Amino acid sequence: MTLDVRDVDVELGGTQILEAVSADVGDGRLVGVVGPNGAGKSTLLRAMNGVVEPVSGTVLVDEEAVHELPSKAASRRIASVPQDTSLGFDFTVRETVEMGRHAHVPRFGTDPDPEAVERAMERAEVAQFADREVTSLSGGEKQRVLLARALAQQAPVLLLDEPTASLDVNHQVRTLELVRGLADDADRAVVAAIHDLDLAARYCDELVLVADGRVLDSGLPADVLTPAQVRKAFDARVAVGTDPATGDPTVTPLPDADGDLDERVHVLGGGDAAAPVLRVLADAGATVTVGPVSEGSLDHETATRFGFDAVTVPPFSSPDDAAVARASDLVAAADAVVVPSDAASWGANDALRDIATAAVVVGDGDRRTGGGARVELGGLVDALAALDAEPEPFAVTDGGDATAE
Ligand SMILES: Nc1ncnc2c1ncn2[C@@H]1O[C@H](COP(=O)(O)OP(=O)(O)OP(=O)(O)O)[C@@H](O)[C@H]1O
Repeated sequence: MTLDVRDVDVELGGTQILEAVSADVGDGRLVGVVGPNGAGKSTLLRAMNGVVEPVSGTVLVDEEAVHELPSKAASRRIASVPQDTSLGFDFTVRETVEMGRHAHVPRFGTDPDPEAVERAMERAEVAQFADREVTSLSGGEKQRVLLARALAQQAPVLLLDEPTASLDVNHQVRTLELVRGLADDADRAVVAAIHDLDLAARYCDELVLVADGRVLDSGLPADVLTPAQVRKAFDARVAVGTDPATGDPTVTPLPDADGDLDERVHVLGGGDAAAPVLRVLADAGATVTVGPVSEGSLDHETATRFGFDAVTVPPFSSPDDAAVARASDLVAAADAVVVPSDAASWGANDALRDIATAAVVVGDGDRRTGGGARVELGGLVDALAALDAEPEPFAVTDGGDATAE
């Protein structure tokens, strides 16, 4: 079964909460909704399950409009696990999970699948609490009871609002493994609002990044979770790396940049020499480009983590004409060029050698001299700030010569 959100606007209390939101969730897909507090994630889930009616646009479950379905028909198609785990009444866990069977049990009949409740409690690991009153459970235990209730509903579309919010790290992973398995095994369409970006990236097929009631981006986690987009959505500085064990993106929050270096700086890299320079420039708040660097090198990984534009070349190869031309473009757009004295690309060809000669050099490798300042890493930011008054534009001629004009 598929879930199709088409151009949905939602207003609550006279305020527009969602604007032109669209999302597709296919069979067997787990889609994560991520975004800052108040972005509209819960509201989107409530529009998906029909609790909130859009003022325009529509939500379709296998081509049927959710808002036009009678409530039992909607419950047979969509199960929800709400964010709020407060369960006010003194029902037992089993009674609470049985509520999930409501849509399947005829008014005066018996449950066609009498084992469904027990199975759901087992899967959500709450069977041991079956006869306890729900109000006596911890927040995380209650959250798993609500998951069991949704599982008992056996709906092909499952919506989860922060399913791991109250869970310890073990149950976070177990719950998301379970949710992942539900999407894989039973060809469900699953949507989960998830605050933890690392977990969202690890378990979801796709992410929908929501900010201020709009979809900022959607697609593969690695495409959506770039430092620039996370910054735009959350107003937070982050580094985005790659988990060496899983290959998934990892998002590390960084403190705000200490400085306000209002410079665009190109760093000539290679041989892992640029990484410390990039870290210093990131902290200083500079706009940075880098390259040529080898794909997958520490220089490249560091640039990616900070969201810096990088010119790359395959490992163990010299920069080709295209890489040199692209690096030259970035140099031409920069206010200053920095080159670590050990950078491998220095001297790789005439154009890069000439660029490096006109650059600020970091470190004291004695083989090389730069036309700008020669500084230690700790003095780099001051040296660049000193250039700020009258930055020297760099020009690279067709012949590959770079000159400071
Ligand atoms: N009934 C309502 N009337 C007016 N505004 C509302 C109503 N319900 C929610 N909002 C507002 O809509 C915005 C989106 O709320 P929503 O709960 O969807 O955000 P969220 O992304 O799920 O946030 P969080 O991460 O904090 O759970 C918030 O600014 C919220 O205050």
